[in-house]
Amino acid sequence: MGAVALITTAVVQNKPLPKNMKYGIVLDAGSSHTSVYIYEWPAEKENDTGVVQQIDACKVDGNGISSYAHDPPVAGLSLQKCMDKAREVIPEQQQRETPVYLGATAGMRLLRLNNATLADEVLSSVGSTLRSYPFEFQGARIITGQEEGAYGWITINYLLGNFLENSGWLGRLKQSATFGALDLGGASTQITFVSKKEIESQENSLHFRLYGKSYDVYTHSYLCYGKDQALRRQIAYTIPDANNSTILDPCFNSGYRRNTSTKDLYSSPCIAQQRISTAPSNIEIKGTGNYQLCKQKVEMIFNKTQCTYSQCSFNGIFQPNLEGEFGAFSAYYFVMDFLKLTNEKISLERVKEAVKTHCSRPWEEVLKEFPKIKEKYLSEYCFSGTYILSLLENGFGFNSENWKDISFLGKIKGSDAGWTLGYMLNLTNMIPAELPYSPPLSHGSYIGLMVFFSILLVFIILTCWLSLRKPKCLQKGII
Ligand SMILES: Nc1nc2c(ncn2[C@@H]2O[C@H](COP(=O)(O)OP(=O)(O)OP(=O)(O)O)[C@@H](O)[C@H]2O)c(=O)[nH]1
Ligand SMILES: [Ca+2]
Repeated sequence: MGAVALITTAVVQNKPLPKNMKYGIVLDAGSSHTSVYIYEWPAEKENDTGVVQQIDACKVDGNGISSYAHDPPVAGLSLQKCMDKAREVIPEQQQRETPVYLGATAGMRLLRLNNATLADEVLSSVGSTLRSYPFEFQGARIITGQEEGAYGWITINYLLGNFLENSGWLGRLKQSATFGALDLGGASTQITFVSKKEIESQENSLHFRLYGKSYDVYTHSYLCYGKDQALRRQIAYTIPDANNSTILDPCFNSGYRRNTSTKDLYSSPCIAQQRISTAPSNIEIKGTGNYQLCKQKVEMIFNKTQCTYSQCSFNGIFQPNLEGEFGAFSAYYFVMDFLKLTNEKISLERVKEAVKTHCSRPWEEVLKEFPKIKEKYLSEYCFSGTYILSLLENGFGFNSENWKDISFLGKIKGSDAGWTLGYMLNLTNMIPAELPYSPPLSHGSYIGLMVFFSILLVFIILTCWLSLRKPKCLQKGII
């Protein structure tokens, strides 16, 4: 009876409590659009790595918040639909303690360069909308390029479980096996990876201590090298003079036509040095679909001539040798996924062939095959594929050898790859510098052992009792 009581007590006492979940919301206010991400994690395990998961993502209708510079109040209103959805997803009793963060990236950095007052007005508009919800508003700000790179790196390594693998005594002895992060946005691009070599420029150097292990990380964010801004620059190189308003562009499929106003094209600070005063007010772009010519045009935006460090990527930016594996996300993934080039067994040469083939397809044929894809996306895959190849090869120094080290990632274990998760983990102090204490046995093993020893105890007591009834047993030394 005693043993049964012991077992019952152990099981009842140690029965896992109903999960007490916590929630967090991060708005990624990118240059091209805003997304609202909702994360969830068990309250009692918040310092364990890998427990935070994305449970919902909502794409805000329309363009990024910087596009509302002409009418800042609308920037805030644009978020309402997704924030209403967040209110449905997060249980009511948890809402008051759910933090909401908004981080704006390169689109707002460019707007701030053009007009800091308008950038502030847009931020206060989105801030006042977020404050009107029953969550715990924690601020709306423009994050730095360095933060964007760092948090993207933290996100993918957290989701891949690399920090956990590197923690513990064995992991600490090993060379750190983290993935570098490659993020291609609309207005900026980030490269971040652990480097054993000295990082010669202070602004590119980060040091982290996570779960008991130190990491020296290289990062750089290239403003104006996101794919939308790179496309504008590529177009601006061939703006004709006022007598002619047509551009023959090899980066669009043949038969494709697009009209653009030069005022809009030139509105970006990224084009500042390419403006010509004699430009017509409207231009018509006509695709000619030629990968080689497109590549030549695209490469004009990488300045490889000056470098004051021992080595540079481009534009005089220090970059140590590439090390380890890389996860490439955002537009790297959207584009490579469309072109069916995300399989890591596909060589760089085959990737180039595939982009070349796609560029040479007539627009009409492409449109017929993919009638459901947004025309903006569909029309730009030739340019985007070519740009991605140039950026990775000519810009960052990937080659046929280390191409296999790049994995194109959309989601990792159900959560989107991007900077938002890392940002939230950092701001909620969920990534401890040292290893959190964890009991030596898991809950299941603990219960198992308790049951085992209880049965053993019952067995010994029974044997003893039986042997006491047979004195010979005692003489044989059973007890
Ligand atoms: N093909 C395709 N392109 C997309 C999709 N979503 C976004 N893009 C484009 O991919 C590029 C990068 O998108 P994002 O990563 O969302 O960029 P962003 O966060 O708005 O921009 P940054 O502020 O520079 O980070 C932009 O040119 C988008 O227009 C998609 O689902 N499919
Ligand atoms: Ca982005």
